[in-house]
Amino acid sequence: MRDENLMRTYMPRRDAASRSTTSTSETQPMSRSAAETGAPTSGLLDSYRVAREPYYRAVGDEVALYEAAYSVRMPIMLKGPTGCGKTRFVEYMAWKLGKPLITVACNEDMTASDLVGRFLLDASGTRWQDGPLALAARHGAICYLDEVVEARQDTTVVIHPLTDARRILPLEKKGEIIEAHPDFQVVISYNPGYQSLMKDLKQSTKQRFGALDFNYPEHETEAEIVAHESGVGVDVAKNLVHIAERARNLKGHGLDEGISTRMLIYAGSLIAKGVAPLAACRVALVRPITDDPDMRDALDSAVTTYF
Ligand SMILES: Nc1ncnc2c1ncn2[C@@H]1O[C@H](COP(=O)(O)OP(=O)(O)OP(=O)(O)O)[C@@H](O)[C@H]1O
Repeated sequence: MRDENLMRTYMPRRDAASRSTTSTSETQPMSRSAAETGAPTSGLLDSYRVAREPYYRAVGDEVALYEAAYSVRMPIMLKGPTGCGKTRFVEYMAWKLGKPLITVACNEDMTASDLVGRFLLDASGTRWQDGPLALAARHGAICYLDEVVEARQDTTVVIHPLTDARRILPLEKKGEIIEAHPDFQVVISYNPGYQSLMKDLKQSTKQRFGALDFNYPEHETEAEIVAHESGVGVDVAKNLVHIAERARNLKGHGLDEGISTRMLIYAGSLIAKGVAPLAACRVALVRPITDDPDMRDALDSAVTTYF
């Protein structure tokens, strides 16, 4: 599963002989290119298809809501803390809907060209290379912008014309306007806990999206997920979830974030490999989230309560 995920994360094809250039950035007359209505998604995106059904344990009505949103091509924002299942959900939905999924891990160095595309110089001259957003819009994929708030606001605004009624992407450097393929949709993830006044999405961005709230699942469901993903028995998984619940109560009282479902799966995977539960929990749950000695002691004692 992990290798397949990596493959679906957008990797620009930039060989050694190619380098990006902005020399063609003079304004050019814009031509419009439209995807044929109802056209099947291009074979170009085959490597972005989710080959096998991802394991996803629904926790509410999120699957039906997403399907309804996709049917009207509403851009969707998945809101929730790190490691609670947002990425797994979008992978599952892409598989269920039979659409390719292009994932972009956003960061503050990302430019609009990284999303839209750029001219490259190689031995045979100058050629245009679509960025992940242009690729998805042109050929009809779901484009998942993970942690979009990490990108600068001047980068984020390139999604605006694609996420309102226009559904177009102007490629200014190329002089082309892509009219989005009928299957195209934008999905972004957003962790409300990380936001500050300095780093947040503009209202004009937020108001282009419908939002689905995610959180850590309730006890039994989370234990079921941890057991399934890590290979430990449900009783061990339940104990791991108890420890996480203790830690989550400390959020804002010395911990910035609680222990995520992902961390519980790491701990469970170590235990399933034969690591003693105490050591596994220290490595996978306690040490990564805090350096504060008192907090470590508090969490270690929560671990010893259950193992
Ligand atoms: N409802 C669920 N069904 C199945 N697996 C889940 C579910 N929720 C969480 N998981 C498991 O937890 C792991 C972490 O979830 P995921 O990577 O989707 O988190 P995320 O919310 O996208 O985190 P981040 O914001 O850091 O990208 C997944 O790899 C999966 O194993």
